Amino acid sequence: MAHRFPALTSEQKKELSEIAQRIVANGKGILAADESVGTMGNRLQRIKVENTEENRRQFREILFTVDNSINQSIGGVILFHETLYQKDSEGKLFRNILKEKGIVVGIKLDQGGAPLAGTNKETTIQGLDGLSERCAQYKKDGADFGKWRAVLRIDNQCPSNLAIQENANALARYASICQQNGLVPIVEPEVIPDGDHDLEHCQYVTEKVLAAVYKALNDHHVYLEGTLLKPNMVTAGHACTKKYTPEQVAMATVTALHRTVPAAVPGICFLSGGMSEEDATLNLNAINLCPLPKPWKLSFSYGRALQASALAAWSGKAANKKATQEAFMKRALANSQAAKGQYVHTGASSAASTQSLFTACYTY
Ligand SMILES: O=P(O)(O)OC[C@@]1(O)O[C@H](CO)[C@@H](O)[C@@H]1O
Repeated sequence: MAHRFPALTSEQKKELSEIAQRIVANGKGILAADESVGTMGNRLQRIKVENTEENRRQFREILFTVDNSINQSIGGVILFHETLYQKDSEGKLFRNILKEKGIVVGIKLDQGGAPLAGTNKETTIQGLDGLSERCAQYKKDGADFGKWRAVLRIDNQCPSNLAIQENANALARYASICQQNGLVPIVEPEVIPDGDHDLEHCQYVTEKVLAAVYKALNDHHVYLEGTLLKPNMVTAGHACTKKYTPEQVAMATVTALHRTVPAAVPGICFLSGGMSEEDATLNLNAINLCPLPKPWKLSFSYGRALQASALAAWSGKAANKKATQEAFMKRALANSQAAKGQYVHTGASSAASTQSLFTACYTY
């Protein structure tokens, strides 16, 4: 029997599923350029550039004004509030520059962690109060999808059942509110890579987390065809001494997804989680070659793994614009090939592309 109180009209569903499919069509993925002011400050500090609004704007202008052919690899860009309202040096809104390239504009909606008392320093994510009004305004201002990142950690007694349930419920509530306002929710339950656990343990935890998330999404009547999932790949902890091949990572990752993510979800766009640019690409390629059923598009929504060599090439100097755009384009293209299982690594890797981008307890 059909549900008596439908959450969405058929027109709303059509719009949501079309947006979601556009973002991940033909090997496209997402540029996660939604670093908050603080997170961007950490990135800029590494290249010895001051964290001012103008410097953040300048770097993002260089990324967004890259050649139009970027639209073959990037289907969506996630922005932070500040960036949604910023303009290029000629006075054109970034969001219009992206839209003219055929790229879907997204917005970060979560507002940071809050402690869950009585747990081993676990958190839930804030931002549900007033979320519907914020979504309605962002939709008017050109956004078509949202992002909410929940953070789960593997440690002694972690993640607790409380943290899993609480974050799953917040993600589902956020997803429902997004859809009511015409935004496709990107659902991001990140199991962060801190710790010395092995691949098998990460797979076990990732399956528990994803199973809870899809139960909550169902409880909240979220229309799965109009969502995208942004999970961690299943990897060993950063401090694990045993090393695994991309094929082992791929098998563990696709197994976990196959057991927990319904086929109605159109796309799964992985976060890069501190992997080097090259590892993030090689793992995504192996995931797409993994010989298990894969009913969803398997693509990327990388922050660090799409921007590290571009940031290093820029180093805060306008004269480095061309080199910055080339570095960004190179990673975007490589990841788009990997999203089709067609990436072949050729030539020498730059130092920036093989450097680990891990930040301990990346919870902000
Ligand atoms: O792990 P990555 O690929 O660098 O970034 C993933 C991400 O969700 O985490 C960041 C912090 O919230 C966001 O800027 C970004 O969207």
